[in-house]
Amino acid sequence: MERTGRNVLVTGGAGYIGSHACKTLAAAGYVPVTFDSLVTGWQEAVRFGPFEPGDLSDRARLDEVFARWQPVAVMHFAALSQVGESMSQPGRYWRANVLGTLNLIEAAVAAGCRDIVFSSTCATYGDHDGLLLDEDTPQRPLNAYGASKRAIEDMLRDFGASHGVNAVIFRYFNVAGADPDGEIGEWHRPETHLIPIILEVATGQRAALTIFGEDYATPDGTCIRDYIHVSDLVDAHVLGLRWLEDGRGSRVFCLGSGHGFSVREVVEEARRVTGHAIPVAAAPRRAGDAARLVCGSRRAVEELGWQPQRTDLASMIADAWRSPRGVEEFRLRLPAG
Ligand SMILES: NC(=O)c1ccc[n+]([C@@H]2O[C@H](COP(=O)([O-])OP(=O)(O)OC[C@H]3O[C@@H](n4cnc5c(N)ncnc54)[C@H](O)[C@@H]3O)[C@@H](O)[C@H]2O)c1
Ligand SMILES: O=c1ccn([C@@H]2O[C@H](COP(=O)(O)OP(=O)(O)O[C@H]3O[C@H](CO)[C@@H](O)[C@H](O)[C@H]3O)[C@@H](O)[C@H]2O)c(=O)[nH]1
Repeated sequence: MERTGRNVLVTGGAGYIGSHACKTLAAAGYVPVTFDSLVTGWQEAVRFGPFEPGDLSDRARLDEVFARWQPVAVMHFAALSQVGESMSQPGRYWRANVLGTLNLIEAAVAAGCRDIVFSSTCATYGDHDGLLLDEDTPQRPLNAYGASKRAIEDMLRDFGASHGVNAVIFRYFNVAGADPDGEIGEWHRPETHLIPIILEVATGQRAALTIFGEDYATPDGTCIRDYIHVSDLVDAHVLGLRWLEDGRGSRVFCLGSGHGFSVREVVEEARRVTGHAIPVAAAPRRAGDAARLVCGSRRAVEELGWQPQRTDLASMIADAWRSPRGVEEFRLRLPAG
């Protein structure tokens, strides 16, 4: 067994949110052991603990990694997570997310590791006529990605009843920004997320932002989302981990800022922050998009003692703007040797 502190198995630790979580876990005294297939992540982003390459579909590999590190808990970020893609390739989403997580839970249980922090999403809710969303809002996903995450939530509840699995389920709203120290950032190839794409337009890597739908029932016709800073989000994860270590049991928490911004408002804010024009072009709706997803819950603040620090959209965009915005730029910024 390799154990230098309290080992936490971080699936998806080479991805955007997972790499930020590894940095915060290491700072909090844990050893974040990244398990990642690199399907959408980057080995360069694994900087804060050991790397165990592997895919969630490979049960034998999972067993090996649990035996080697004997983690006290799992933080489960690994997933396919694009709303639009999930509508054209639902099989990939059900297989990778649902079957992959089933393997992970069974491997964890077999290894005697019963505490799991899980990345769920507000994409499990679907449209609710403009209502603010909280932990009790019915989940009626509009896309295969959200449906796969809802299924995993159900799976965790079933394994809780049968095998004593304790799950802190975080339903994130739209995660944005980057490590304020500028060490790591958000890089996807191809990029599909709104703010990184807007920043690619600002730097001239793309000609214009394509706005998917301007005929939604929102004030300016574009979709509204609630943006949460990735650093605040991962802080909540450490609190969630402690909640489980304290034996407080399974619980669902929404993580959002409580403020909704339309696509057009995000573009306006990015124009202010970057000083660039950011041209836009209209396009039809993207399949699977809800009109409005905004958090109305304070449970994480009240029960976990979560205190988000970077809640304004401008600081999220500014941190993303300053961060390495691509693996090539990140490689250039790495210290020599
Ligand atoms: N970004 C957001 O706004 C947001 C919002 C809500 C929920 N989430 C959830 O947070 C988690 C992390 O999202 P992200 O934005 O960092 O995505 P990401 O694509 O940057 O990271 C996902 C990581 O998981 C790895 N991975 C994927 N499938 C795997 C598999 N089968 N086996 C091993 N590794 C695998 C990828 O290589 C990648 O490193 C996901 O579960 C996502 O659904 C994200
Ligand atoms: O080029 C683009 C990209 C996005 N959008 C719109 O911008 C909004 C935000 O899109 P995106 O950044 O792709 O985020 P979501 O589709 O909302 O999904 C993110 O946020 C979800 C929670 O809401 C998570 O579960 C997902 O994993 C994560 O990808 C949506 O209305 C999109 O239609 C555009 O108009 N043009």
